[in-house]
Amino acid sequence: MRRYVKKAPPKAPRDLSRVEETVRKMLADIASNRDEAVARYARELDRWQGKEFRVSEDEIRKVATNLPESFKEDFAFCKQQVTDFARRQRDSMQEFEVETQDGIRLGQKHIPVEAVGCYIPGGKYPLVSAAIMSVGTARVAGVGYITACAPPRDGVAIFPPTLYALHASGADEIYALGGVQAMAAMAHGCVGMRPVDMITGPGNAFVAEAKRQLFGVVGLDLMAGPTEILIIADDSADPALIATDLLGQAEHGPDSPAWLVTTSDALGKAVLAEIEKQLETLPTAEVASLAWRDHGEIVVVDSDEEAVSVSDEYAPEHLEVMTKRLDFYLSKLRNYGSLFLGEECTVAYGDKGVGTNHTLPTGRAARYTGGLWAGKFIKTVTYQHLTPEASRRIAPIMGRVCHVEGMLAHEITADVRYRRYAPKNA
Ligand SMILES: NC(=O)c1ccc[n+]([C@@H]2O[C@H](COP(=O)([O-])OP(=O)(O)OC[C@H]3O[C@@H](n4cnc5c(N)ncnc54)[C@H](O)[C@@H]3O)[C@@H](O)[C@H]2O)c1
Ligand SMILES: [Zn+2]
Repeated sequence: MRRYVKKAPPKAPRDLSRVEETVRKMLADIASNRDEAVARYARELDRWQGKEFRVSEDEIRKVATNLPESFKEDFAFCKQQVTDFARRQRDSMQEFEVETQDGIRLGQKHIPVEAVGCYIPGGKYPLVSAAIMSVGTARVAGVGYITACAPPRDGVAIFPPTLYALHASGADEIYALGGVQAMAAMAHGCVGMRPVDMITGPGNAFVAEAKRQLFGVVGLDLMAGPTEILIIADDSADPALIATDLLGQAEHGPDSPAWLVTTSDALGKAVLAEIEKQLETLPTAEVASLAWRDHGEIVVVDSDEEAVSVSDEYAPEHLEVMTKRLDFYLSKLRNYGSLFLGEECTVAYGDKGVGTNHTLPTGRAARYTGGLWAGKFIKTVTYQHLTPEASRRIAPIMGRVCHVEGMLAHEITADVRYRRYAPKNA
């Protein structure tokens, strides 16, 4: 039976419908008024004062010259790790052709999406790492053309390290544009962009909702909204380290949940006390304390099995396990975006560049999808090829199924093949 050392207050459904409504109006406005509406929202929401949204080659060169070498080296390390792992994942996708029966050849092929729009969040923190995660991965997947958008920080330009990261990750065009207006511009091809086939990247509640509503106009990677962390811990874990890791993610934004599921009541209480203590000195406590107050939870359970089932119900984006039984959890857990086994690793490693992708499912989307990877940019398609003998052999079966369904024109397409491929000497 689960017990709560701390439970999050119930969320107001009003807030969600307000986001939905705001985004719906903005998308309709942009679909009909295009560039004018995009520019208007950029001015209103991001204090845009620039002329061209598209960042010029000149600006990119200037930024690259001015950034310190140490940053470029750190960036190169992260990019190497993420793209190496992405390449291994891509190579794990197999094309094949199989002869399932005499003369029936069926095959699977992989074709990258042609044009992709990558969103790099930057409202609260300019996420440098998100450039590698989206653009770098799309490049590894073989995407033909990559448009990237990141919000202008000061109303004029993209945060220089993010701009550098976008260029170095392989973006073909970069625009200083944020939020809903960026998602819509990429989908519809506004302000000089080429309309993309798919939009990708994490973002706040407005960005995630814009993606959801644009689905159909374009394809999506996954629902990657406000960050979440869940930690499963037993009495062997260090309460101070757990508190640090929970707050480490709560700093993302006031809507970022942090949950602890533990088999130890004493540990649960110790973590609660630690969080309050650490919030007193945490530099970003202003945001993290709101997130913890409104979305933080500490759940005590009776067994490791119950910890697994509670965690699977929450289906967290990030899941850290700090228990004596790491292998048990690795084999039993089913719903999560990315798993961090043991206290030696932490979500920040995954966020910034240990190698696994940081764009991950939130809002319980981990029940049905994993995170961003090369495969999200690659279409698995199929083909078939039959000999005349095989075609004649299966034509009557296919024809009868058509007939049962009342699809008579379908049936004729099978019948004509049956006659067409009759043996010549018959
Ligand atoms: N799930 C993941 O994989 C993942 C990874 C990294 C970051 N994140 C999340 O990304 C988010 C980044 O959020 P952010 O806000 O810092 O940056 P953001 O770039 O996602 O959003 C900033 C934009 O929001 C728009 N906006 C702000 N207020 C608005 C309003 N009232 N109406 C309409 N539009 C509005 C503005 O246009 C602005 O450009 C965080 O919530 C973080 O948790 C998720
Ligand atoms: Zn994070």
